[in-house]
Parts: sequence; C-alpha cells; structure tokens
Amino acid sequence: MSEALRVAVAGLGTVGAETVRLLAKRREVIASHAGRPVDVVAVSARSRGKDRGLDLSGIDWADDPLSLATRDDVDVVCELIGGSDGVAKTLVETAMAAGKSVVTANKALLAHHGSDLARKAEAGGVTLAYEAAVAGGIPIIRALREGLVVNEVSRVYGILNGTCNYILTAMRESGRAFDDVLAEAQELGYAEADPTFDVDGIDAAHKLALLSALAFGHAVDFKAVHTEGIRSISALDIAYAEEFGYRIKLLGIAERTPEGIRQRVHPCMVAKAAPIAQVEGVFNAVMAEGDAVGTTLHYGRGAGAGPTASAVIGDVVDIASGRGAPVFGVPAERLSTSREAPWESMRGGYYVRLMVIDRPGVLADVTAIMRDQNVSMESMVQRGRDPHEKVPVALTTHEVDEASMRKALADIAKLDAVQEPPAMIRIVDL
Ligand SMILES: NC(=O)C1=CN([C@@H]2O[C@H](COP(=O)(O)OP(=O)(O)OC[C@H]3O[C@@H](n4cnc5c(N)ncnc54)[C@H](O)[C@@H]3O)[C@@H](O)[C@H]2O)C=CC1
Ligand SMILES: N[C@@H](CC=O)C(=O)O
Ligand code: NA
Repeated sequence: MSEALRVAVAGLGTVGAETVRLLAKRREVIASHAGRPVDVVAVSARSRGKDRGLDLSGIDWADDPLSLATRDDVDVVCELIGGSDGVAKTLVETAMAAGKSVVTANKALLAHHGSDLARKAEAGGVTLAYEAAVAGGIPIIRALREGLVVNEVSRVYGILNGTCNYILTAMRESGRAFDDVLAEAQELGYAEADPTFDVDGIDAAHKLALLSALAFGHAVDFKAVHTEGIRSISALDIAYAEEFGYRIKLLGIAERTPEGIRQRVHPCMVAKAAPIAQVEGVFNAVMAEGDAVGTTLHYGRGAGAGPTASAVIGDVVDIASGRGAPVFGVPAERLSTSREAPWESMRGGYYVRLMVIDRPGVLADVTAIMRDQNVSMESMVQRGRDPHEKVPVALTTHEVDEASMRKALADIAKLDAVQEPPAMIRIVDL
C-alpha cells in the first residue's frame, strides 16, 4: 500500500469533530477505497481543553490554525471553521499556496470568493473540494459536475437549508413556535454559528450560488441571488397553505431564462403532491433538470455531524485516490460572466394574506386594485366576521409578473381597512 495521506483538521465543532471520529472509526475501509491510509496528523480549534469525546492521542494540537497550512507533514487541510473571510479564507489560501489540497464545508467562503479560490487552486495544481458545503451529505456537487456533465441544465432547485426546513416542518406538524424550534435546531448542530444566516435565507443563497455556477458554468455570483427568509411565515399562512393544497418550503431556484440566469431564494407554496413537498425536517432535496436526463432528484440529510462529515471524507478519499476535477466543472478562467435575468419580469402565481377590518367595500377595494394591475384572482377565503376586529383574508392569483404583483400589494397596503403589511408567498409550479 502507498504512503499515508496526511490530513490536518481545522475546526473541531459539529463537523470537524465527527470528521476526525469517522476517519479513525472507518480507517480500514477508507484505506481500501483510497489505496492508502488516511491519517489525521494535526488539529486546531479554539478550546483545547473542551471534551469532544474524541481520542486525539498521537495527533498534534495547533493553537494557531494557520500553522497547519504550511506544515511539511500535512498533505491536505480540512477547513471546518466557517466564515466567509478571516481565518478560514487565510487558511485556505495559505494551504493552497503551500501546495496542499483543501477540503471545506464552508459555503459562505465559496459563495463570496469561489471563483478566485478556484483560480488559485488550479494555478497551484491542487484540489479544492467542497461536497459538504451544499446540501450536507447529498453528493450533489459530484452529480452536477460529473454525472450530469453532458446535459444542458435548464433549472436546478431545492430545499437547501436543513434548519429552515426543520422549523417549517415542526411549525406545521406540531404548531410549535418559531424561536422554540430554532433553538432545537441549534442544539442538534444544524444551524450556522449565526442562525440569522439560516432563517434569513442567506445560507441557502450561498449554496444556490454554488449550484448555479456548477449547473450553468458561470462565475459564482452571490450578489445576484434574490434572497428572502422565513421569519415572516406565520402559523396562519401555514394553515391557509394546507387549505389551498400547498406546503410552504424555503426553496433555492436557479434557472436559465431567455433573459439570462435567475437565482432566487424565498419561501414558496408548492403543491402538496409535489416530491419536494414531501421533504421534511432536516432533509434537503435538490432537483436538476437536464435536456438529456430529464429531471433528477437528490435527497438526503442536509445538516448535522454525520451527513456533513460523510461528505468531507468522500472528498478526502477522492484526493487520496488522485481523483480531481476543476472546482466548478470547467477551468476557472472559462467560467462566464452570468447575465442576470431581471427580477421584475418573473411570472408565477401568488398567495396573499391580509388582515382587514371587515367593513362593507373592503374586498371590492382589494379586487379593484388587483384588476388595475392586471392581477387575476383564483380564489379567496375570509375567516370570521367582526366589524370591530381585524380578520384574515387569504387569496391566490393566477400567473402574473412580479412587478404588477408588487405594485398591487403596495396599493393594498395603503387601504385604511388593511391593518398589517400584506403577507405574500410565491406559488411555484414544480
Ligand atoms: N453544522 C452543519 O450541519 C454544517 C456545517 N457546515 C459548515 O461547516 C463549517 C463548520 O460548521 P460547524 O462544525 O457546524 O461549526 P461549529 O461552530 O460547531 O465549529 C467551528 C469550529 O471552529 C473552531 N474555530 C472557530 N474559530 C476559530 C479560530 N479562529 N481558530 C481556530 N478554530 C476556530 C471552533 O473552536 C469550533 O471547533 C462551517 O463552514 C459551516 O457552515 C456545512 C454543512 C453542514
Ligand atoms: N445551517 C445549515 C447547515 C448545513 O449546511 C443548514 O441548516 O442547512
Ligand atoms: Na453535498
């Protein structure tokens, strides 16, 4: 058997600790797949004394994670610290400049600096692998980069944030409060260090930016992702969604349109019978539509220690076996500049929920505004009748463009009888 591949692990949190544990526990099977052993030679984290239930005997401890990047006895650095800049970025750049391959789970780093880091990796002849960064344990990076390579992809979309899906599922199934479920997702190790990245859709947008680059061959363009999170989703909207035959999911969607590539993350209503509506809890699903293959569905756990470490180790084994590929499928200098499709011209159905004082003429005013903006209504439900208290009115529309819908909502919000900013969720036909 060849010489061992020597690995350094920076970050021993949810992902890093499980990576070290699994590399030891599955040492033999890994060696037989890789054709050589994989040894962890050094680790680094903030707190040396913390009990992680890990046997670190025979492994060097580095107080400074950056020292791992230049050690002569390290071939591969696993960056499992996180953050789009700071120590994670310096570590990755320094390691690659020193001729070491890097495995990372850090989608924030790649969403902001992916194209530049890809150029650096390719110039240095090293691998930069990131399967764990998108949809946790689902091997979607490999699928898009290798398995589906012959396809012209028209759309890639899915549930990309386990924390949000966990929250939406629990709110629907048990009526639990948002903050309560978020705290549970944090305890389970699903959430980002700053959970606003999860609930505001930013983490899903980071991942979508990477999927879009892979699917369409353009430079990573995080700024082009229109991003909305799930904070405004209420129990009332979840109940109405059920009534109208939908489920609410936070989706990331990247699609080729005649006007360019459109990348978006926002809550969606999807038909209950759609495969993506069945994806619950921490599970993620990514669907890719290609001209040769048709639609493919990739499903699995999107967060947590085991699934994420599983993806990290898959990348390590690829490097140990000498398998490598350009970071985004094509050499970085050939990544195109994407033409961004305008947001306003996007078309689809909409769900709108208003809180109104139920006095004569209110619904007529609402429908008049809709008519003026060419918004055609599909259905409307009003609950309760009380001329003194606000009551909910929920409606769905036929297909309309985003600009008209927004104008209608802005005008509706100005009506005296409308007591709260209208809630709006896009209906997506999948
Ligand atoms: N937790 C999950 O389910 C998933 C996490 N990821 C990504 O994996 C990476 C790690 O995430 P987690 O393990 O959840 O985070 P974590 O917060 O549990 O662990 C972070 C680790 O990095 C260490 N660290 C932080 N700053 C450091 C510094 N300046 N110097 C040395 N060590 C430092 C901490 O001591 C800790 O050991 C992030 O990029 C995250 O986005 C990706 C997929 C899933
Ligand atoms: N916080 C993320 C972790 C995986 O990327 C999520 O909840 O999906
Ligand atoms: Na993955």
